[in-house]
Amino acid sequence: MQKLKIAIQKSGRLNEDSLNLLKDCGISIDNGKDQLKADARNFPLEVFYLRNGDIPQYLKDGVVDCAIIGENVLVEKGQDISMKERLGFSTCRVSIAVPKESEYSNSGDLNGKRIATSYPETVKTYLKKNNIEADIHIINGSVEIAPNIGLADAICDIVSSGSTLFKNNLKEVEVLMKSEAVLAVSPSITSEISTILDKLQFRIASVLKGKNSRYVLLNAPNEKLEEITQILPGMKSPTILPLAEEGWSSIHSVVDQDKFWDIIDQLKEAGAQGILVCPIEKMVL
Ligand SMILES: Nc1ncnc2c1ncn2[C@@H]1O[C@H](COP(=O)(O)OP(=O)(O)OP(=O)(O)O)[C@@H](O)[C@H]1O
Ligand SMILES: O=P(O)(O)OC[C@H]1O[C@H](OP(=O)(O)OP(=O)(O)O)[C@H](O)[C@@H]1O
Ligand SMILES: [Mg+2]
Repeated sequence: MQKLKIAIQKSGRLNEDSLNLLKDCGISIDNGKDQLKADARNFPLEVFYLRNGDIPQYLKDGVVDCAIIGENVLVEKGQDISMKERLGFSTCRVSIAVPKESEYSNSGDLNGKRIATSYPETVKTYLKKNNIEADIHIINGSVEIAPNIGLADAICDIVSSGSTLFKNNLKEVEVLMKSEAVLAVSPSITSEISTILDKLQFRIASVLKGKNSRYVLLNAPNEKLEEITQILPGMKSPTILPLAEEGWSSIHSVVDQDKFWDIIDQLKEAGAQGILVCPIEKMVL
């Protein structure tokens, strides 16, 4: 039987969340860590443990059919590779930073400067788009040190909390892109393997939708049902069940995590009582 080959990062920031996502999709993988390749026990899947930065080339060459990879690496090295799904973890941005004390008013100030980065293509595209002439110095790690040792005037690297920039006396001045982990697909995937990928993607979407939603249960007097139903959209429409106490009902519904607190405030105002909120493991749409 054919198997879908998926690449995930061998070690680093994406590794654990990628493995957890596969696990949440009900896929158990034999062994792991020290192997470069492992089979899933209950899904036609072969997992390849690779370096994040190498994955775009493996996708291009068709060595793997899909991958969980940082979007920033895909933009840097894999323009012809398509993205199937945003996965919501490893969120960060790719930014230009300059020494805190340097005067910087706009991107034109980068003209004639030396920019150290591990993402030369991303920087090149940005400079071209903004008509800026600058020198790019490629460094593979500890990029933030470059201005302090006189190697560059600016850097372009990943920023998340901003603490690495802070520790190196740098300030973020331009955000080139926002990034998160994504599911990427090889341009040479076959239609047979695509069918397996669709199944995996369906599971991933169910897991992510569940993570981003909450199941809400509440009690309300019957005369408030209409008002409360308007506040709670639900998947189709809310479930309403009579309570043992005459004139009262229990309402069940699903709400987006983002809108959750606003909705709770509105529900309370409308007379809802005994509001319970539960996590959702998976949401199959
Ligand atoms: N500080 C951070 N906060 C959040 N996400 C990050 C952070 N640093 C990197 N990332 C994201 O995680 C991905 C992997 O980063 P990590 O530092 O583990 O590996 P890498 O240096 O890109 O790769 P390799 O596996 O090739 O050694 C990055 O491409 C980026 O998308
Ligand atoms: O804004 P912050 O929260 O400080 O995160 C940003 C830092 O995180 C990443 O490095 P990482 O820790 O992955 O080390 P690496 O350079 O060895 O990959 C990135 O290259 C930055 O240096
Ligand atoms: Mg890193």
